[in-house]
Amino acid sequence: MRHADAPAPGELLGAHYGQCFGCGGEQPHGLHLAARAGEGLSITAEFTVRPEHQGAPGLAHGGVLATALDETLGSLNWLLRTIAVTGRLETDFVRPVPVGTTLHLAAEVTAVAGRKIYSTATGRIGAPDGPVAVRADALFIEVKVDHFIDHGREEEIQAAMNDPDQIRRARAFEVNP
Ligand SMILES: CCCCC/C=C\C/C=C\C/C=C\C/C=C\CCCC(=O)SCCNC(=O)CCNC(=O)[C@H](O)C(C)(C)COP(=O)(O)OP(=O)(O)OC[C@H]1O[C@@H](n2cnc3c(N)ncnc32)[C@H](O)[C@@H]1OP(=O)(O)O
Repeated sequence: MRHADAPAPGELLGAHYGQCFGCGGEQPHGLHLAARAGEGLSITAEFTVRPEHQGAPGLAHGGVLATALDETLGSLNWLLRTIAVTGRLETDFVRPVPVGTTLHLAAEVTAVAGRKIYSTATGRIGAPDGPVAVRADALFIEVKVDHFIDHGREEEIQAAMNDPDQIRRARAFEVNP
């Protein structure tokens, strides 16, 4: 179920962490993926492939495209107001994606069973109805905030805890660090 306090359809979600490689604004080589809440349990997102994302000359690296899918699927957490991490990500690469392309991503939750959240995503070239370039099916697993505190490197955890913006973002997931 979409959480009663989830962002409204059309609302831009912003980054869950400024240093995130997928969505963070403070990460110079990151994807700077911008996600927006959709209807129900759906999300749309855009990501423009830059030269630093290449795998072959002029083409996006497959791992970067998988990151874009992972990040979009992870953004569904905002609608569930649940903290969940990727357990499994199965990716189909259907078409090569040239540098300069804006990838239009769409993701939705397909099922929830206990801590397991199943979801699916597509990435289309150039427009929301453009040709499909990538697809993914994922399983996210709900975790407590302790997952990050127990496993993250001390200096980044402390910096996050001392950052009022990060505390505000964490509260969007009903976390009280
Ligand atoms: C102070 C700092 C605060 C910062 C945080 C604040 C706010 C941010 C919050 C949220 C973020 C919001 C948006 C995020 C957006 C995008 C981010 C991208 C997402 C990622 O990029 S995130 C990084 C990559 N990710 C990992 O780093 C995970 C490493 N991993 C583990 O940490 C463990 O592996 C874990 C926790 C996954 C599970 O461990 P566990 O011990 O808790 O649970 P367990 O193993 O019992 O699994 C429970 C049930 O899931 C099934 N299951 C598990 N794994 C499976 C698999 N692979 N395939 C099939 N089924 C699987 C089991 O079979 C069982 O199923 P059943 O219940 O039916 O038996």
